[in-house]
Amino acid sequence: MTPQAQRPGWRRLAAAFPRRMIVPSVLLAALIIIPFAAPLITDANPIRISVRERLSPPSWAHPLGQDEFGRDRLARVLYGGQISLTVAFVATSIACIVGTLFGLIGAYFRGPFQFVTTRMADIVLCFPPILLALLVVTLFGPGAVTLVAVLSVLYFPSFARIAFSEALRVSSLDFVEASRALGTPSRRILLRTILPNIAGPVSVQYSLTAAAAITIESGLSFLGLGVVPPAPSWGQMIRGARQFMEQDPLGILIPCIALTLTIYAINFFCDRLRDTLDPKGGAGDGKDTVSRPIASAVAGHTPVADAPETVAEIRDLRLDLALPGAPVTLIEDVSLRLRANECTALVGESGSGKSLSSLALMGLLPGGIRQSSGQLRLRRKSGEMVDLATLTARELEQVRGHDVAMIFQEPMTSLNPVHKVGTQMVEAIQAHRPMSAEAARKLAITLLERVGINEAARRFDGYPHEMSGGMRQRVMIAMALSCEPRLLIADEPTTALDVTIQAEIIELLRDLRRDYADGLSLLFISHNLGIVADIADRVAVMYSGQVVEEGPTDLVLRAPLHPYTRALLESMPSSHEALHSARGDRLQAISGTPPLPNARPSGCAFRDRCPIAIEACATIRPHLEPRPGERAVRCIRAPEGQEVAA
Ligand SMILES: Nc1ncnc2c1ncn2[C@@H]1O[C@H](COP(=O)(O)OP(=O)(O)OP(=O)(O)O)[C@@H](O)[C@H]1O
Repeated sequence: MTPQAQRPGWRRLAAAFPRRMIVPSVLLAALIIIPFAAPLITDANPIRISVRERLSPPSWAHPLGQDEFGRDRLARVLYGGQISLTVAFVATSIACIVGTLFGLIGAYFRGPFQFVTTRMADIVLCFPPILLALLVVTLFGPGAVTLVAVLSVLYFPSFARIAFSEALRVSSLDFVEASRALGTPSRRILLRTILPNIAGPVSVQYSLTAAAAITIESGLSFLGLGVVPPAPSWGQMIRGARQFMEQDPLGILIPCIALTLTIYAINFFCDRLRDTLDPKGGAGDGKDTVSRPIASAVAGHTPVADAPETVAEIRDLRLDLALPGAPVTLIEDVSLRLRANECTALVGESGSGKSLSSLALMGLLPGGIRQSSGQLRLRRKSGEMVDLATLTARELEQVRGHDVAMIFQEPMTSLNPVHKVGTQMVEAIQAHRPMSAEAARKLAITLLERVGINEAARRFDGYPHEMSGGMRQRVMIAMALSCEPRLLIADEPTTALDVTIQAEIIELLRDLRRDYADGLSLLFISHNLGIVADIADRVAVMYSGQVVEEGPTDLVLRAPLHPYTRALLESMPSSHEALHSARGDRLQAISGTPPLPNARPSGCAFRDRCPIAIEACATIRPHLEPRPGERAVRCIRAPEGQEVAA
């Protein structure tokens, strides 16, 4: 047990309380507690009038003097503070909770939720705040309850907007995709993953709004539209003292100082809170970046009906981007099969469709892209083959992380920066495995050790920014394997790492596959054909939304059948022996660029760049045809291609 775990609960809480929060917390607490402790501080009645003592200077009986009606100023500023603070904090809290929920839901679920959130905020923001407040107070009459209602309505749109834009930004980060890929339910992602990451800006907005609410409450009370006399409030005190400010400046100074101090304390507290919620505390490496979404697809050519060795299969997949007018086809006629205990690599130029194919296999297609035909099938650990289209959202969440898991290109952004590594691992484990927090902790530490993290118990309690890129990728691998999925999709998992760390991660993946008791299939997406040659059993080459060649890695890389595969090999530097012999000594760039999805040529999509294209390539749309040696190729000139390769 760690020394921290041995401490009693209150001590651990105190130890966890950041030192920089102490001063602002004490200041704010004092400013809130003092008004509510008014009966203990003074026994004067804040509404008792004594005309003979009006505008009396401070005395023992009345330390802050008496106002224009001879009422005790100390009592009035204390009791007035109770009302001003209650109205401001209750209204701000309501606005914050409602606005943040609207923003979160709108940004995460989009569609009609986004429409409702943004339009509601726009409508309220159309009204100048003070006019809206005046209108409501005139309609419903002044009073504290009306004030709370007015201020809540006035301020919720600003929270909704901030939460919406921040949640939109955070939703696109890799660790949110990673959580979804691990099958974490949406509610949990919203509250545990996205909310803590938007807490900083929301807390700053809270401080600004609470301060503004106190000011507006005072302003309305000053205008006689807020708290009803004789009940005291700071605004009313200013209103009353205004006429006598030259002969009795103390009268206006006291409520103004109370207002200023309170607003300062709230801002101070929220500023520190924002810094505290960001575990990097402003001292981070600043390297975290927003990276692109998940990548990948599957391999194996002619679909085989439920062959027992099949762990996942894409059949005749077509993905369209829904645009006004005609949809654009991004992926067409993709059929691939992943086999048990095999590593299948997916290669191809950027934009060839690797990411979308694998996103489809995880049931995580981006908004606006729909599956217009084909099947996506996965074998669950129970042995049952399921069609993703038939699963509910809840069932899909159960499949992700449990039966299929994913690791991402950018280890720097794949972990949630505001939670400790251990917390994230325990959450991922408990999402699928019913076990106590202590058991999940033990399993997480074992997994960290298994993926080669030194001092695993200490790292468990650390934050992601305290780790190097290679260590984070190891943590991601440990998390992905925590529920022992049958299939692991690795989206360019080494691209963001330096060469030595790349080699270590590849070695780790190889080891894990070897040690995995129930067998682990790997779908490995990479631009690096050298790594592919090292790790993959089979390779699928994609071009312009289609698989153009597929087969055993050794055969495909040594003797490519498709002219694009050959061109790809010739264009890539590699010291790998297989690749070297396939292309000779010289590197040759592939001329031209791949066609855009909405401007694919007729016939073969590669024909404009193909050195062996003939006239027929412009009219015949080639199919993925099986070839001897468990290979397949999409080219009517493939035999010539083989001759060239041989
Ligand atoms: N969210 C999206 N909205 C619209 N089009 C998209 C979206 N995601 C991908 N596309 C398009 O779909 C096609 C395939 O993209 P995909 O990301 O699958 O390629 P990729 O092979 O994974 O590329 P990379 O190696 O760069 O990751 C591209 O033309 C791309 O522009």
